[in-house]
Amino acid sequence: MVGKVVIITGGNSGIGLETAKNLAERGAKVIIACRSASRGAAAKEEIIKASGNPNVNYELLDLESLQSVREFCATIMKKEERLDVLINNAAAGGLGNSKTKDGLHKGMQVNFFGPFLLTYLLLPLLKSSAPSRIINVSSAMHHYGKMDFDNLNMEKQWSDLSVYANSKLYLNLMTLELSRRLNNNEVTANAVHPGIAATNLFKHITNSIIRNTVMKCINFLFQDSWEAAQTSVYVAVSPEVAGKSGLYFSNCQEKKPSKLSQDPDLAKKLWLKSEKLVNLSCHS
Ligand SMILES: NC(=O)c1ccc[n+]([C@@H]2O[C@H](COP(=O)([O-])OP(=O)(O)OC[C@H]3O[C@@H](n4cnc5c(N)ncnc54)[C@H](O)[C@@H]3O)[C@@H](O)[C@H]2O)c1
Repeated sequence: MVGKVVIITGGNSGIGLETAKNLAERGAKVIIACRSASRGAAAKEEIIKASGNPNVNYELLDLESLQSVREFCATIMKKEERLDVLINNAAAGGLGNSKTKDGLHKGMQVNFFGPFLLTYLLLPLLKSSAPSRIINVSSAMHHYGKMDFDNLNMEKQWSDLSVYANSKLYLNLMTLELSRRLNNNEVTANAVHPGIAATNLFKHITNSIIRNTVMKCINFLFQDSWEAAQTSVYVAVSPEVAGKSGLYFSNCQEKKPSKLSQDPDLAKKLWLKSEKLVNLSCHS
């Protein structure tokens, strides 16, 4: 990965942090995108220490704000000459039923509409750096996602679980549509289920006894963040994945996502509706 530039959103915690360390160890220039300067600076030091690679930076990004996404992308386009790998890893659960100042459902914006806009705005750099790769960190929870174009912004009906599941289904559909749109550009897009790991993703469980029990069970039954990062790393670097696009990976292997995730008409329609919802002026 020497000479390659990688962006990892949410690279300061959990699976994203382990992904960042791994790609830095492989010699890439790693840019982590995170909300807080202090957490970004601490993670940067940790990644440099773990990898021995000083070529690590952080940039501020709050996916709850489309303005922040735009500013982040403008900074990257100004500072970086290339972008070889974009990993849309950041996400949150349990954000409740509130709207952002952009008028979007908070959980949907953090997990889908924000990453959608971010990817869209970085496409020119990804295209000019081709062959390049987009990795969308999804979840097996997408199997519970539903597609209702009248409820994209979760206004008719919502629950924390349905927001999370729908956002991951939409991420899979965005992956499919990206692969269609980028067919001739040598930019690939794939989705990943990292597996279950005890991370800050579960911090919204406010009862500390329940949270600690959940974390202990996950630690006992599943894997740690290092293992959970391996599929993102595999799809980012492996020659076996070169040229493959529009696929879903888990456990470093191609897997079939849900039937809805594979529907090209849904993917096209979602893309066009999302362009409008994030206020992209030139729709395609
Ligand atoms: N941990 C699991 O069991 C599991 C299972 C399936 C999928 N995933 C997915 O893996 C990815 C990484 O999650 P994790 O488990 O490492 O959790 P985590 O909470 O440790 O990491 C999530 C990252 O996203 C960032 N983030 C949250 N809201 C943000 C915002 N508004 N703007 C910018 N960044 C924001 C957090 O700061 C954090 O760095 C997520 O996409 C998650 O949905 C995790």
